[in-house]
Amino acid sequence: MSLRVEALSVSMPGGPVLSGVSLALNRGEIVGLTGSSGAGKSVIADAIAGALPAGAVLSGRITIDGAAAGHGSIALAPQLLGALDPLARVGTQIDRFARLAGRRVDLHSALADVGLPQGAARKFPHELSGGMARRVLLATALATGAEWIVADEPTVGLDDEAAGRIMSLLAELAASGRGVIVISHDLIRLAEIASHILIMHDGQPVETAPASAFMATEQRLHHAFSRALWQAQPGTRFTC
Ligand SMILES: Nc1ncnc2c1ncn2[C@@H]1O[C@H](COP(=O)(O)OP(=O)(O)OP(=O)(O)O)[C@@H](O)[C@H]1O
Repeated sequence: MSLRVEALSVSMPGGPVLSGVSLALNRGEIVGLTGSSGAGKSVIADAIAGALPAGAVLSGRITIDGAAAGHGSIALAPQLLGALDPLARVGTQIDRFARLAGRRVDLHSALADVGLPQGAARKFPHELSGGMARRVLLATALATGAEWIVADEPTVGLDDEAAGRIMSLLAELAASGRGVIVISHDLIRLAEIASHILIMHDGQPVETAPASAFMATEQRLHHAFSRALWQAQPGTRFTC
């Protein structure tokens, strides 16, 4: 019923970058991941999706329904748009991810599911807007058929409306039964769609709080760093 990360630590050749991270996520649920820059959020995403670079050493457990998470069960929509193949058309790239997962994809649905026009299939990455490219990255992750999706900073660089559309799409993915981890500095939008939010700082988990704690007027965030992060968001009126 759930994806669990227990006592996850990661070391790169230069030394440890992450320690003691745990989180739990049910199907149909979104867990948000936020924190300072360089805190280790993308490393967590890569570790969960089995996409750590060569030389990285992982300890801890990542399980789905109690068994070690298998290859391909968790799909990553990576942070960097450079993850797209610059020489392949969008349709080819989505199809490629599906085939690697042993599936065939209905390109028409794959594009429609992420709100892309059908004409996007024939475009190369350099012909896409930032918002379209983010949607293509999500489409490649979804084309794998994975029930668990990790979206690493899917709204970075997007205008307010486009960012809102991406967050709505992630909420729809969860509503359709997938488990979704969303990494974002946009704590306000994250709190709107996530059930819980894990806050990271300097390679360490600071606090896991229910999203409702961010919206509350009382002091329900335990850690001063979490409160400072929330108060740094534009327009928040949290008092502590
Ligand atoms: N391939 C790598 N080799 C060595 N160190 C790495 C590698 N990838 C990440 N790191 C280090 O791990 C730490 C965490 O990086 P990470 O990209 O996870 O941060 P982040 O929280 O996602 O930051 P941001 O919000 O800026 O994207 C950083 O100190 C970074 O330098």
